[in-house]
Amino acid sequence: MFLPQRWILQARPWTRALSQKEGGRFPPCEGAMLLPGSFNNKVALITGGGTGLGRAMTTTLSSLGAHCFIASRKLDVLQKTAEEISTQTGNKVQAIQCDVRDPRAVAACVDQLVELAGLPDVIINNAAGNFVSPSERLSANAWKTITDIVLNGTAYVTLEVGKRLIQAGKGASFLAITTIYAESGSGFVVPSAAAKSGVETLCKSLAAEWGRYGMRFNVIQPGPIRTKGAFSRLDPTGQFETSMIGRIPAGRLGTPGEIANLAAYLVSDYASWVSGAVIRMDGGEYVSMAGEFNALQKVSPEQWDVMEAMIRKTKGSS
Ligand SMILES: CC/C=C\C/C=C\C/C=C\C/C=C\C=C\C(=O)SCCNC(=O)CCNC(=O)[C@H](O)C(C)(C)COP(=O)(O)OP(=O)(O)OC[C@H]1O[C@@H](n2cnc3c(N)ncnc32)[C@H](O)[C@@H]1OP(=O)(O)O
Ligand SMILES: NC(=O)C1=CN([C@@H]2O[C@H](COP(=O)(O)OP(=O)(O)OC[C@H]3O[C@@H](n4cnc5c(N)ncnc54)[C@H](OP(=O)(O)O)[C@@H]3O)[C@@H](O)[C@H]2O)C=CC1
Repeated sequence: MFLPQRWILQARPWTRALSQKEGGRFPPCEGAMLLPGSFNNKVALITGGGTGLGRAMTTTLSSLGAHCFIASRKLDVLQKTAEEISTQTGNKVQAIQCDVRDPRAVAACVDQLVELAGLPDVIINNAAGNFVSPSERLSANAWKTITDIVLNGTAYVTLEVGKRLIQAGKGASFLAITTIYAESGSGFVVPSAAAKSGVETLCKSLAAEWGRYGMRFNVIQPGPIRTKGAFSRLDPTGQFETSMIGRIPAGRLGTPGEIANLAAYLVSDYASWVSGAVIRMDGGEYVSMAGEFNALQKVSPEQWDVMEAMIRKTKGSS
C-alpha cells in the first residue's frame, strides 16, 4: 500500500465528537432553538434524512412537533434512524425508500407520503453524493452519478411535490443544502460543485417563479462538518482536517445541530418573509480562504514592526 503509515494509523475522524479543545473560540450550541411546538401539525420530507446532517435536521424538526418522512436508498438505515428519533421525540418519523435519481421512484415516494400524511409543508433537499478525484480520472458515469443525485434528484423532488402543491392550492417551504464551493467552484470535486451551483440557481429561480403559489425556497451552504458520509469520501486519510480547521476563523468544524437550527428557522413560519436566500454557515472559512491578505495572520508583532518601518520610510511611488 502506498499511503504513509501515520495516515493509516490515524483514528477515523468521523467517529469522534468535537472535543472541548476542538470547540475552539465559539463552542457550539445545539439544542433546538425555536419554541416547542413550532412544527405541530406540519409534515416534513427530508431526503437523505437517515444519516449526517439530514438526520440532525429531522431530529430537530421532530422535536419541534413535525411529522417527518425521511427518504433515501437504504431502507434499513432509514428505519433505524426513524425509530431512534421517534423514540427520542415522541413524534412520528417514517421511512420511505427512494433513489432520487429515478423520477418514477420520486413520484412513488411522494404518493406514499401523501397517502400517509397529505402534502408536505416542508421539503428539505439534502441527499447528495460526492468524492474527491482529479477530474481527469472521472468517467462519464462518475459525472452522471453525482450530478444525477445532487442536481437532478433535487429537481425531481421539487417538481414532483411542487406540481402537486400547485394543483392543491397549498403552500410549502423548500430548503436545499449546498456547500460553500457552490459559489467559488472547486477543483477535485467538480461534478459536485457544478451540480450544487445548479441547485442554488434552481432554488433562486423558483423562489421568484413560485412565490405566487405560496412556496418559499432557501439554501444553506454549510462549511465542513464531520459526518461519516462526507469525511470518508473527501478526506479519507484524515490528513486535511487540521489544516482545514486552521483556516476557519471560528477555530473549529461546524456541528450537525447548528445546521439543523438554521434549517428549522428557514423552513418555519418565523421565516415567512425569507425566500431566495442563500445563507453560508461555515465559521468564516469562505472569507478566510478568499481574502488576498489573510495569510498575514502569520506575521508576528516583531515582523510587523520591521514591515511598518519599511512602509513608513517609503515616500511617493516613483
Ligand atoms: C482539502 C479538503 C479536505 C477535506 C474535506 C473534508 C471535509 C468536507 C468539507 C467540506 C464538504 C463540502 C461539501 C460536501 C458535499 C457532500 O456532498 S458530502 C456527502 C457525501 N455523501 C455521499 O457521497 C453519500 C452517497 N455516496 C455514495 O453512495 C457513493 O459515494 C457514490 C459514488 C456517490 C454513489 O454510489 P453508487 O453505488 O451509485 O455509484 P458507484 O457505482 O460506486 O460509482 C458510480 C461511478 O462513479 C465512479 N467512482 C466512484 N467512486 C469514485 C472515486 N473515488 N474516484 C473516481 N471515480 C469514482 C465509479 O467508478 C462509477 O463509474 P464507472 O466505473 O465509470 O461506472
Ligand atoms: N458534512 C459536510 O461537511 C458538508 C455536507 N454538505 C451537504 O450536506 C448534505 C448532507 O451531507 P452529510 O450528512 O455530510 O453526508 P451523508 O453522506 O451522511 O448524507 C448524504 C445522504 O444522501 C443520501 N443519498 C445519497 N444518494 C442518494 C440517492 N441516490 N437517493 C436518495 N438519497 C441518497 C444518503 O443515503 P443513502 O445512502 O441511504 O441513499 C445519505 O443519507 C449533503 O447535501 C452535502 O452535500 C455540504 C457541505 C459540507
